[in-house]
Amino acid sequence: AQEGQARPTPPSTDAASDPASTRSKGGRAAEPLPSVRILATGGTIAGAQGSPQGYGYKAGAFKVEDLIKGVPNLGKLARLSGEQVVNIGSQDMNDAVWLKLAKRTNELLASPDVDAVVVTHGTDTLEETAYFLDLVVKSDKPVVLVGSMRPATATSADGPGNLYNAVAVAASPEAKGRGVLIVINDEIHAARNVTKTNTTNVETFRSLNRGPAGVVNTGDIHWYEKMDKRHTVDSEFSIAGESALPRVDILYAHANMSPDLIDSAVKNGAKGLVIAGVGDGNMTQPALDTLAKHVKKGVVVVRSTRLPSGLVLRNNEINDDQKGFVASGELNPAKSRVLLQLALLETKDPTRVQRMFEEY
Ligand SMILES: NC(=O)C[C@H](N)C(=O)O
Repeated sequence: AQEGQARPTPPSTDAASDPASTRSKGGRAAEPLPSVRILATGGTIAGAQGSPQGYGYKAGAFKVEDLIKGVPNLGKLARLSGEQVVNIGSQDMNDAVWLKLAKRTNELLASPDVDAVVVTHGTDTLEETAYFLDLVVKSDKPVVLVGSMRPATATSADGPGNLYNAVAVAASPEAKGRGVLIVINDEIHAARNVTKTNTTNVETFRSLNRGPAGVVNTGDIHWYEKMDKRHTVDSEFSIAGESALPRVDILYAHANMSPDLIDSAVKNGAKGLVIAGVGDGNMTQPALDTLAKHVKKGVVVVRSTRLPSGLVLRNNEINDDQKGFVASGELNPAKSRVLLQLALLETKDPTRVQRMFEEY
């Protein structure tokens, strides 16, 4: 391996025999660097521009080895190895890839040879994949997701700096037990809290209700408050024996919303519905009546909001107890959908699902 370059290293490699893979602290004997496995899934962080001037690009053009080699000094933070799980734009993310990624993450973290996992991912659905892993990973070892807004070939590509910071966070002992994290644009966010807020700007990921979990500047980390919600080792959800997830659709409320799409979703197999409601999770009377009809037949309905921040409060504008609806609290529609998919593996009882939306 060249100085300053990471190289794919099997986790079992004897780190002590390799000076580049140890660090010494305050004159004490050098201790081996943590072993971090990078799971690559594609996205703009692995994307190439069609032309140097072009704004458009092809996502998922580079492989995990290219990403690791593209970041100077990455190998000084951790003993790195990589594997390609898929190579897709995250707009194409789906349940099958989630299950594959979660099972692989659990398998790796169960091994004493792996100290942390970094997942490279497109930004469009980064928050959903992160929250899914937050609920089903059975380890308190760090899991960090990272993406970029500009392709690898762009002027001022943001991917290499983001990956450097992501590996630094994953290698940090203090990242343990904080749940799944997203590192991007010099900030660390809890998977549950973060959302993409801008279509193209590098400053797009925000934890609007609670603020970030910390900041990281060229690997220098400052942590903020820990999150008080259930995740990872404290989560009741497991995908160990699952080969598919229940279908949950999101419907966007608006003036003059008709109930037709609700009926259509249920007819096409949705077991749960999330409404991106207006304001505090509201919608037209015909939509409310149609949802209440489906609740009586066992469909679970979660009221979230199309607004970027704020909580959807139970029994505030709408009597959820009477209609059998679940209020999403802080969870936006995309995250409500993830939690509802996992909840439906266990129950169709809205009271139990409401309890989950309060605890996670
Ligand atoms: N910036 C990005 O990564 C966007 C891309 N469409 C993706 O999610 O894969």
